[in-house]
Amino acid sequence: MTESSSTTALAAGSDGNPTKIGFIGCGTIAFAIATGIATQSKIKIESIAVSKRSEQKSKLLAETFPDLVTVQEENQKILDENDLIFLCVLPQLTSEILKNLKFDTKRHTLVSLASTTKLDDLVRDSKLDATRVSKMICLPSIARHQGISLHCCPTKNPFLTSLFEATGGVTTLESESGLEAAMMTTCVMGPIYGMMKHGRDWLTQHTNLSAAEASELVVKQYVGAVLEAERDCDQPNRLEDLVAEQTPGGINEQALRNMEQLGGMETQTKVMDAILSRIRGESDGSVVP
Ligand SMILES: NC(=O)C1=CN([C@@H]2O[C@H](COP(=O)(O)OP(=O)(O)OC[C@H]3O[C@@H](n4cnc5c(N)ncnc54)[C@H](OP(=O)(O)O)[C@@H]3O)[C@@H](O)[C@H]2O)C=CC1
Repeated sequence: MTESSSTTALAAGSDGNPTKIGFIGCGTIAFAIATGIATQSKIKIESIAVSKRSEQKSKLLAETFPDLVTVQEENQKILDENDLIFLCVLPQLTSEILKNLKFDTKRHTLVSLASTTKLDDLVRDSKLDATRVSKMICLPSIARHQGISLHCCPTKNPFLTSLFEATGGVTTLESESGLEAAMMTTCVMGPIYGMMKHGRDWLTQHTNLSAAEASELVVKQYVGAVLEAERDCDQPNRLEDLVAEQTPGGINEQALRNMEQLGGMETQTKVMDAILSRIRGESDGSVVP
């Protein structure tokens, strides 16, 4: 899925496809992406090399996928022996790490997970051509091929699109500011979990259900609603249709209307605007009540 156009997927293993993959940094997100890539079967990958850091995670990856994953001590060795490099370190470290590495400008493709590091800085510090540098955002659920990755700004990189499709799906953004706005979707967990907990607490006050029973009830109702919404979710009017199919005059229709009348949607907009401004480095993300 792209902002405006679709790309054609190249067959795996086509000439020039970077099927030797290296990870600089092997923390939470590198572990998840490496697991997602190692367990997908659509794209043939020759090898995956991960940084020894963090040792517990890199060791586990090598033990789990002994035919595919090796552990390297040095970042430069990861570059020297691989073509597609995922940079999975904290944003404040990207510049220093990249400046100390020597990329092959004809061979390497760099994908950075450091969300707040700008593309221009990645290009400057890696000395790679801008067409070889992109940013990706995903959640740890990529390990199970769940969720959807965000990717920008590919100068048409069908291989990366195919790889990310194979690990759960990808939305391709054609501008860095579009990527920043789309990142809003990666922070739905906090509000949803908070609403579930609030619903659970309300339920235990109004019923004889235990906290465990109320938790299960609330979470499973959310799961049912979300799975229903997932069906045909690539259709442009799916959300309008879901809202419209609530029984006229029924309690779901009324609950939504009440939410709107009490300013729930304005609150949601304010929250999204504030988070976007934090993502863009324009504020600390707080809202003024
Ligand atoms: N966690 C998530 O869900 C997501 C994270 N991201 C982004 O991905 C990046 C990594 O996040 P996350 O995986 O959570 O962070 P972690 O802290 O789990 O991982 C960071 C990794 O970087 C390693 N590291 C530190 N310094 C170096 C170095 N000089 N050379 C090589 N490796 C080094 C650390 O090793 P050691 O432990 O040995 O210090 C660790 O393995 C961040 O920029 C984050 O914003 C993006 C999307 C989602």
